[in-house]
Amino acid sequence: MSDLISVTDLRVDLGSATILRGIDLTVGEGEVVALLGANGSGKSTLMRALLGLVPISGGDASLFGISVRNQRRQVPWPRIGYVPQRASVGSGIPATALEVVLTGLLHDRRWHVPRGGRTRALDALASVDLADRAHSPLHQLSGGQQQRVAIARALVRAPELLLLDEPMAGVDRPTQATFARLLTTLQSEGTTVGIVLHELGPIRPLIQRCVVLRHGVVAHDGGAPAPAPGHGAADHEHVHLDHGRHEPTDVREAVTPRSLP
Ligand SMILES: Nc1ncnc2c1ncn2[C@@H]1O[C@H](COP(=O)(O)OP(=O)(O)OP(=O)(O)O)[C@@H](O)[C@H]1O
Repeated sequence: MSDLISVTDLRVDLGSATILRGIDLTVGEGEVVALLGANGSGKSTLMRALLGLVPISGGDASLFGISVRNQRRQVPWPRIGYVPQRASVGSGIPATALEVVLTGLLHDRRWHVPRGGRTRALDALASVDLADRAHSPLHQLSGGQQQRVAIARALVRAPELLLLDEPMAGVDRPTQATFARLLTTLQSEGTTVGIVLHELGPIRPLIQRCVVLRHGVVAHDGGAPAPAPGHGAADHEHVHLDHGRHEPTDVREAVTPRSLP
């Protein structure tokens, strides 16, 4: 299994603050990895640094074996799907869900939708249970539905690496279940997935590996922490690292303790 992501002693400074430091991380082909941590621990910054979207101050990060530290233009976007945090696909723009998903097939070297693109876009919308809204204007979709359109836009290029920043934030349980099914499919197809999460929720069984950030350093890299005793019920599913068998006690605050509604 080759490494799709390789990070060595990574440091990111933003303004006068050091946001990430000493990050060592590898993610192999086909792995599904959750990136957990409290608000402000640096999860989004790490994802953005990997994609060349924030400057790297020290160490290195490579995608598909290519360093992105000094070569931001080397980020192989056609092989990557990325859904940023609170992705709004632009409720103000006069476009349908299908048209937005089609933009996922464009990149700096391709300005035209390829042959078969429309079918692929409809399939991507179907995979997030939005086939029936393909022709809906975005402004008629809810925030959660727009989030799913953003995921479909990332999926339409059949990425080898899919990076999702809090895809389940603010979405209801049926949507979470849809996302869990989607992840199962991606996993069986061998897609490498990195997901920023606050709670494992319904995708807990699919996550073999959790990387937990705390104050900009990796506090844990290993199995998913077990739910705290009495906290595994369907209406109360957040992780408590101090109850996880693999967890050192100093990471107990690393995951925001927040119940699902
Ligand atoms: N452009 C920026 N300039 C300065 N500081 C920044 C910038 N972007 C983020 N930060 C700071 O970096 C820290 C980490 O932010 P980041 O968004 O990576 O955290 P996070 O773990 O993703 O948090 P959340 O769970 O709230 O999304 C925060 O303290 C934030 O204020």
